[in-house]
Amino acid sequence: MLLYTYRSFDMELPTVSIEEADYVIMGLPFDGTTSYKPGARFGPVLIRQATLNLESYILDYDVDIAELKIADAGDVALPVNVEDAIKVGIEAIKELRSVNRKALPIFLGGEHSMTYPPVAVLKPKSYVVFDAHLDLRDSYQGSRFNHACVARRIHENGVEVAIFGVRSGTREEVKYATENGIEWVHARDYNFDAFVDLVASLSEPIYVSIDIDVFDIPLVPETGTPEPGGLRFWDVVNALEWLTERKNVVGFDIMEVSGDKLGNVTSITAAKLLFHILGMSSR
Ligand SMILES: N=C(N)NCCCCNCCCN
Ligand SMILES: [Mn+2]
Ligand SMILES: [Mn+2]
Repeated sequence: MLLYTYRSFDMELPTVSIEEADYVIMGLPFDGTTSYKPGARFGPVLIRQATLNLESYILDYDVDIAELKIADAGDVALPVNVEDAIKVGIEAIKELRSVNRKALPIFLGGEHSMTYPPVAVLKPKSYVVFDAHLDLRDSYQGSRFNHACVARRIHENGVEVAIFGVRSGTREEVKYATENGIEWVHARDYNFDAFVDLVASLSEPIYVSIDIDVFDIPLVPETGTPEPGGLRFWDVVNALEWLTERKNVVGFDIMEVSGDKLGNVTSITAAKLLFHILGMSSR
């Protein structure tokens, strides 16, 4: 057991120890800067519990993820202040990597501000994010580390940023993207070819973040800042399959899953996505 984490819910999958794992799941339960609907602090537990609904055999890949070496590091005990939470998150992920540097980490949010710690530790060259929002605000509701600012903080650290599924942002965010060469694709213009055209030239390694609100609202009614007109489930899975087949991906996260009811729709969507990420990454 790691110093910084606690057990919140044990998945049915036969998990192995962190030391022997090829894949490690870690929860980042935080919603301290959520601006509309709170509840993402329950995301990690909701996602784990929703996995009970799913077959571990992934038809698409002929892979049974119950046969994979998956560890669950538990959830990081995060303080309520976002900058303190980022610091603790960084320490917890550093500790995780000190125990096992080879395993592919998959982080479960928690609001999108908690994508900053994994990226700070893993130091990818590029950040590929699926999101209804640009997340390029310089600050929001009094914090430069608000969930609406995470992509900008990551870009300021010299990471290339590519955003897919966008349909919400401000004029200032669009101006920042244009002036800084940040490529983004509006949800209404999204298609597989547009995705490949954009990511094919990105530097590696790549960190992939899925803000669950990238999907259309019927798939994700329980999320902090829902937006209509989102992507379909297979749009994102097809893109992730392309990435995992051709690029060096150092980590994933699934963020902004929210709610207070076990088995809610959003958590089932997130759990299915988690199983697909594990299955495609094992091929
Ligand atoms: N990245 C995000 N999730 N951004 C959410 C911003 C919420 C915009 N509220 C607008 C309020 C205007 N009165
Ligand atoms: Mn986001
Ligand atoms: Mn979003």
